[in-house]
Amino acid sequence: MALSPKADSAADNMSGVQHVVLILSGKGGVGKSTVAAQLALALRQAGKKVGILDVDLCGPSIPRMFDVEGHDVHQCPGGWVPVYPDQDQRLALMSIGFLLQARDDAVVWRGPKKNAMIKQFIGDVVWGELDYLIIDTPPGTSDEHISVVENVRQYSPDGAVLVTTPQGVAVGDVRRELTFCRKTKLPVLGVIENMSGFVCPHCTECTNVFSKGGGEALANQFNVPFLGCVPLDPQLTRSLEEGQRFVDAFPTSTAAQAIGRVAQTILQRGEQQENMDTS
Ligand SMILES: Nc1ncnc2c1ncn2[C@@H]1O[C@H](COP(=O)(O)OP(=O)(O)OP(=O)(O)O)[C@@H](O)[C@H]1O
Ligand code: SF4
Repeated sequence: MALSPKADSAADNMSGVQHVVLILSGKGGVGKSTVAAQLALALRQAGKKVGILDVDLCGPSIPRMFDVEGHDVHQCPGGWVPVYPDQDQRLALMSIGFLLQARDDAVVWRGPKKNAMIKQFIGDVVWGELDYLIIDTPPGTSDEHISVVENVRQYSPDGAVLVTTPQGVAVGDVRRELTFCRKTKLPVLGVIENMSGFVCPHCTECTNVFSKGGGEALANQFNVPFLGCVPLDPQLTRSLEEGQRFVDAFPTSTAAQAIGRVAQTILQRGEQQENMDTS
């Protein structure tokens, strides 16, 4: 990690970013990075230029999901240049994973170093013009989250999407995330219940293996929008492992359609915010 990005460039580098959306989850492994990646693709399908900032310092998975592991991050006079997996440059990625020497290197840092890295990540990436910046955060409500929220506050983020699974523990963890959002005054865009039902690989029928509806009940209880259920789809797992873009490759699948609806809700909220800003 020998890069030494330019300091004091935050205002410049974020000035072309229209909307900032954070993806949070109270617990690891509930599909936060999956949602971040597929949501970014769905927004791109809607014609938007999208960036993903992966600040999950201890478990960055965005490079693998886009099949760009091992890509080098270059520096320009303004800071770090994101990785563009496509020629049209309508998708921009930045992750700690690009800065680690080896694929399985672990980040063993104490809080202050992590916080400094997050600050640099938010300020020193040369995003250019972006309609949406999706920030994939680590699980929980740690120092890193406070750091992310503090550093994006000046850009008036649209808010946070909270990802949970139907099981009670994960839902309980999201309750803590909601409290975190309240305390840090981060708007909540809504709650997604991921891995909600199982899509049969043979007939694509969706069956509710676990109890369903915890995410929706929680959203109602906290008076925040429920953004929908995304089923556990083995094809989605496979696509992620192979670096394939699920929502592009399987647009009619139940999971891709569910993600598409979340994207539409986020776009509507974004438009409302733009209208309020101009009125
Ligand atoms: N709806 C889904 N259908 C099928 N597989 C899924 C779904 N959501 C997530 N997965 C799989 O579950 C695993 C965990 O997902 P992911 O890495 O997105 O979780 P996370 O919450 O970001 O985890 P971490 O705590 O490491 O940040 C991955 O292997 C992913 O492919
Ligand atoms: S979901 Fe049921 S009907 Fe469909 S293939 Fe599986 S077992 Fe058969």
